[in-house]
Amino acid sequence: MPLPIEQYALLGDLSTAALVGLDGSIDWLCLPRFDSGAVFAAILGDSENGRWKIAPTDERATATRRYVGSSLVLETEFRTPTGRVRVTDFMPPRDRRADLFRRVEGIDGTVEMGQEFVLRFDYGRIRPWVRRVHDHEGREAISAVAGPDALCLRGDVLPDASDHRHSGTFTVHKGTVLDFSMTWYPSHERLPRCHDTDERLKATLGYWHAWSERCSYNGPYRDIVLRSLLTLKALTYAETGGMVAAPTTSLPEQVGGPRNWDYRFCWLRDAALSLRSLLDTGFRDEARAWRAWLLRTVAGDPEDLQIMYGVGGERRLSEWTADWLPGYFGSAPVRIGNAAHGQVQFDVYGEVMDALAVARDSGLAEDDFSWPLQATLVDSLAERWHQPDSGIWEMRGEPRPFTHSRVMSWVAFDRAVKAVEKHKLPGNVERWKKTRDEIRNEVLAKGFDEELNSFTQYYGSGTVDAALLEIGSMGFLPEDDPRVLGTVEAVNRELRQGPLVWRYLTHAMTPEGTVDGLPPGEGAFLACSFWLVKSLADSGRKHEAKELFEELLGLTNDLGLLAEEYDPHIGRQVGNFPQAFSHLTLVHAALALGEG
Ligand SMILES: OC[C@H]1O[C@H](O[C@H]2O[C@H](CO)[C@@H](O)[C@H](O)[C@H]2O)[C@H](O)[C@@H](O)[C@@H]1O
Repeated sequence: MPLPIEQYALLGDLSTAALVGLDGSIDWLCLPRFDSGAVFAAILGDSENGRWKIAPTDERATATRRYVGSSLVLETEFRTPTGRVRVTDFMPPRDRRADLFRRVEGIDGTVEMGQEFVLRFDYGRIRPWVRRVHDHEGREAISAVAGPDALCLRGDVLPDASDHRHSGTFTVHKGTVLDFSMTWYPSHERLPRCHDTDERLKATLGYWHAWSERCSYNGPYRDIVLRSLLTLKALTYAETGGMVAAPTTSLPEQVGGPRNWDYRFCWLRDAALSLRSLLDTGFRDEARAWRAWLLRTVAGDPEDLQIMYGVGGERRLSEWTADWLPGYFGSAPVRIGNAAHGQVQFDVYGEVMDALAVARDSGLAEDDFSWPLQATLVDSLAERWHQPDSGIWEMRGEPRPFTHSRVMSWVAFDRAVKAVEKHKLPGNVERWKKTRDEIRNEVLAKGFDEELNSFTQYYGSGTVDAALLEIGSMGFLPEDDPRVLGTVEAVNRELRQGPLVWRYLTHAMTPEGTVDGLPPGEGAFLACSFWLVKSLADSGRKHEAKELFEELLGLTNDLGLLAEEYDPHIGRQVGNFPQAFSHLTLVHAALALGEG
């Protein structure tokens, strides 16, 4: 069985990512890209779906772990009644091949270790052709081939094959050092040479430490902020500059439920908001790379703008279900692809225009294509903003006039107008100003409910939505406007339970059924709680904001990682893991606490 989500750690090589459990089992890894088929998919089923476990055989073993400094190199220390062993796991930033290294070191006493290597391609479905081969150095290795993909396991002790899996034991004494590595490469190419573990470990640590040194944030909660930034960086596909929302698919929003989605794609929203966190903390190269990715990806008719793309800019992300996988603790279906890619969500224009405005203000000059693209996007939005959409939460119910979508459309025009006024860029500024005012007047007239003393989820809904907390922070109204304060209060009252804030009431009924078209029930979306911290801090309630923030930090796992949601009924993280949205809002909240 898989572990609770918070018992996993993230490894990454800026092209894909792996999840390693506290039990020493790598239960998730897609190769060669984030969105490729998984070679280890045990997290969505069991060991039969692929995993690589190295851990003491003694069932009484306990484990603690940490990342080495500001890196993604993970050290797990196992203790048994007979001794202690350290397992170091890492993935060096990528070239054409992909490597995953595991080093086992005896610290004390003597420990018997078990190794299980179960390889399946295509999300646990395909059993590859597996052979023992000799590599360039004449050492024995295990080679696996299926279609375009090949994998090779090398190690100081290789496990034995039996019944479509490899397993074995070995003994580690104080001072023993044993190295293992798994390499992916295209199956039509020759097996790559074995890299030296010491050299790769040094290079990997060097890469992450040099990256972390660029962080300009020196305010409160620096360590947890930096871990969040490292996590955001690890969700970047370095080759193109795209960023995935999370490296997993179908970790459920409610354990046992059907709200299981594939997040291994680049949402313009999540990436734009991540970019703001990175820009606000000194990382401008990432902004430049993402802007270049955006330009290439959305090139063409602005009407065809999608809300998400593949890491290489792919547009067709058709959704299907992997019926052979039972799902995380039975949470079916397991979805591959995401049907939300075909939705219209107008808030995306605001998030993209805002992130690019921050980049511009930080000194990232516009080039021949970047500003014309932004001008075309807002011109296209001018024709469409008044249409109903699916909103920030990607509702699968009826499109509606979501208040948040309109507010973010206002943001898009506002940032475009300011670009012309402040940076003397060319554009249809009078038209943009007029549209900005029209939207503002409409939202104030139709999106605010006097009785509730709050903005509402959609026009006339009579219900709140946590996304409305952005109204103040995005500058639609001042933070101390009574309507903004009323909305903060309404969210606090209607959607908050302890430190947690629900995005909206999934059980609230409309004449067509639930508002999102799905059966009710999910965890609390962690980004909403961090938004509340920011709103409280920005409206002068710093003390309350700090208390709430610290309570939320108590929900991170032992490594500072967060999934998309938290389910207070079972006291566990739920949803895809680790999720950019949770980490980027954590950063925004910490920065707000540090201001003033
Ligand atoms: O809850 C329904 C929707 O859930 C996913 O969307 C959520 O994750 C996105 C990526 O982080 C985020 O941008 C969005 O705001 C969230 O609601 C899922 O991808 C959708 O298909 C699904 O309808």
